Amino acid sequence: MENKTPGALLTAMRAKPPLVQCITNYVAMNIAANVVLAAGASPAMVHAAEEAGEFAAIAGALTVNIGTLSTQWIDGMHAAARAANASGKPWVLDPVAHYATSFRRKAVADLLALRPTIIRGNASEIIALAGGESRGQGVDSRDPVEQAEASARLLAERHGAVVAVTGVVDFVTDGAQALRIEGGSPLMPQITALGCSLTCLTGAFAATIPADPFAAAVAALATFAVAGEEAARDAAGPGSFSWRFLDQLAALDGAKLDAKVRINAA
Ligand SMILES: Nc1ncnc2c1ncn2[C@@H]1O[C@H](COP(=O)(O)OP(=O)(O)O)[C@@H](O)[C@H]1O
Ligand SMILES: Cc1ncsc1CCOP(=O)(O)O
Ligand SMILES: [Mg+2]
Repeated sequence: MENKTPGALLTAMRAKPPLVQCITNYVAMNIAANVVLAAGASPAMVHAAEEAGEFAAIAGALTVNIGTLSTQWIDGMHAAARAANASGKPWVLDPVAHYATSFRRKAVADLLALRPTIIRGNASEIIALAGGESRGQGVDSRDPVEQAEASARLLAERHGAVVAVTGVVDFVTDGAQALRIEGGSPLMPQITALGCSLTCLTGAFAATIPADPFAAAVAALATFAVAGEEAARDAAGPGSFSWRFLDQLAALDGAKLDAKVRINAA
């Protein structure tokens, strides 16, 4: 693929909707599936250990989110990540509140050892993942993205992954190149599981352009930034923002995305 702008990738994704296996949490399942559908891809929430590996081999990409974890789910995550690796499919890790308990810390360390293609988290999660002083407690970020940029670069180099940090201004790096994406709305963190949904959408873009996970992550962040900004324009609060966001995602096209997105070198 020659043109890798977010708009070109959105158009390519809609032309050939990829199947995305999302292992996500109970909170996120519905909104994440709707977000992926509105953007033009095909989500499947498949997590049982008995089938997760088999499904990963047929999906275009996998996403793994530790939001509502249990031992059985971890077995499914490992089977899926191994199968994705074995079949050359990209996979995305969302380390939700991984610092909160020893169970989560161990789970995320084991998943990192399976070499995710992309890591997507909020600033508190990315700082802690790199071993820094994070103020995070639960699933919500309590740190600014600027403070997570060095951690993201370090993680990208350490794990050979693309790292996307979200917040007021998003930051993405593969260790060599880095960009900031502006947009979105302060209403976004007021709706639960929107970050989880972004992780699933990142998987959809990674399936569209598996050879360039950096471009895929940028496209997902850009899509959220523009749809979020547009949805906030007439939203009265988080409730109306939520459905307006889905409508904006569905209405977004490649040309509008490239015209509106604000991306800067970092
Ligand atoms: N204050 C904000 N202003 C604009 N966009 C935001 C803001 N906070 C979060 N976002 C956007 O919300 C989405 C989810 O990010 P975030 O809230 O950081 O993830 P999580 O839900 O995992 O904590 C991203 O697209 C991000 O850019
Ligand atoms: C509230 C909550 N509790 C466990 S997972 C989850 C959803 C977190 O979603 P996000 O990380 O997108 O805010
Ligand atoms: Mg999150």
